[in-house]
Amino acid sequence: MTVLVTGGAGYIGGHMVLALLDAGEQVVVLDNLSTGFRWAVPEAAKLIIGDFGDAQLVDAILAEHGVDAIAHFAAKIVVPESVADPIAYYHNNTAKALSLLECAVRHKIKHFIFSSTAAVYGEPEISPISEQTPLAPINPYGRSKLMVEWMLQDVAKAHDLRFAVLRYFNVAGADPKGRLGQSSPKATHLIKVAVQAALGHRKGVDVFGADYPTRDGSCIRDYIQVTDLIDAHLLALAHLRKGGESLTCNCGYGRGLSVLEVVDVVKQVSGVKFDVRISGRRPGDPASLVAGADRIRTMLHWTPRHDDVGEIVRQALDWERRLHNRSIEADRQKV
Ligand SMILES: NC(=O)c1ccc[n+]([C@@H]2O[C@H](COP(=O)([O-])OP(=O)(O)OC[C@H]3O[C@@H](n4cnc5c(N)ncnc54)[C@H](O)[C@@H]3O)[C@@H](O)[C@H]2O)c1
Ligand SMILES: O=c1ccn([C@@H]2O[C@H](COP(=O)(O)OP(=O)(O)O[C@H]3O[C@H](CO)[C@@H](O)[C@H](O)[C@H]3O)[C@@H](O)[C@H]2O)c(=O)[nH]1
Repeated sequence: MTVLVTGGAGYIGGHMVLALLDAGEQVVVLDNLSTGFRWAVPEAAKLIIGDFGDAQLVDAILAEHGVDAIAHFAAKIVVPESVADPIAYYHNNTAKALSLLECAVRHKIKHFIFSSTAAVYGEPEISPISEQTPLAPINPYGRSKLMVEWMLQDVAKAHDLRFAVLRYFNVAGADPKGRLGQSSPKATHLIKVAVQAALGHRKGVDVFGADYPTRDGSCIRDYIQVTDLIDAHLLALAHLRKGGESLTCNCGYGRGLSVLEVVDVVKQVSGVKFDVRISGRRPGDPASLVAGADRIRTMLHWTPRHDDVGEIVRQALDWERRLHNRSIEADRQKV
């Protein structure tokens, strides 16, 4: 049995590929390398460079590789970009997902794991956020993902396909073995940005708003370590393969950290006192997003192993140093 991983050359999908290979699974990666990297995919996985919206290509992959499960990570993921160019987001994240689902049904794929997001909840007033919290995304990115959740629910009712929708909160950290981490040079995620500041790769950190109704005025998020998140995917896959029902679960630890708290941890762990500037709010940022994480623990018996922000930051720092050395090495080879 083979798992097709779309977006397997990216940050989170790449960790899924590592975990599947570690577990002895056959893996095919489909990625157009728009934000992913060829080097991120180990040779033991088959990398096909192409678009998951290319039905002919997907049909050929499903026919050829004996795929029993699709883990669909590929997407555009930058919220402000989705506001500026909604059509690109609905096209890539929603329309192409419909095409992927059509291929899945045509080839009788039984198991589908989908990377959803806390952005489907919008700006909920309740904390922690359970899966029953009303779905009210406030930007095209969140809506483009929610529509895929709805399509999956309908398709699963009509066809022999079961799904796991995993709604990620803020994903951070890196592979504890140092094989992979967040590599996109344009990443805007807080921990990545703060770690780059600590290493002197950027000038300090702007805190987007210190006037929120939170304990220190900065926004609160639930940061989940990437390997713990991937453990949840492996458990979801095993659950579906055993004949388990379709499920939708939040993926977070159920504890929130403020932006200022995260920045302090990065300073402590790195030993560097980089500049921190309080700037204006970033449009579309909810004050607080903390996962109600009971369902995933009960239904999948998920037990996180890396729920420690100091460890998450150490991993991110370690990976950022490796990335930097890698780019110096690449430049040296060009000379
Ligand atoms: N990073 C987070 O904190 C976070 C939070 C919630 C949800 N998610 C979801 O997790 C998934 C993975 O995110 P990530 O952080 O690894 O992002 P990423 O940009 O590192 O990975 C996305 C991958 O998909 C590929 N891709 C994009 N469009 C494609 C297409 N049309 N055809 C083929 N490949 C395509 C990219 O090249 C890239 O390798 C996304 O679906 C994202 O919405 C991420
Ligand atoms: O330079 C920075 C970067 C971020 N932040 C703040 O840090 C928090 C976290 O921001 P970021 O790391 O950019 O993540 P989010 O905007 O919370 O979004 C992430 O987490 C969401 C789920 O919670 C997912 O839906 C998104 O895909 C994913 O990018 C927010 O309050 C930001 O305003 C700063 O203050 N300065």
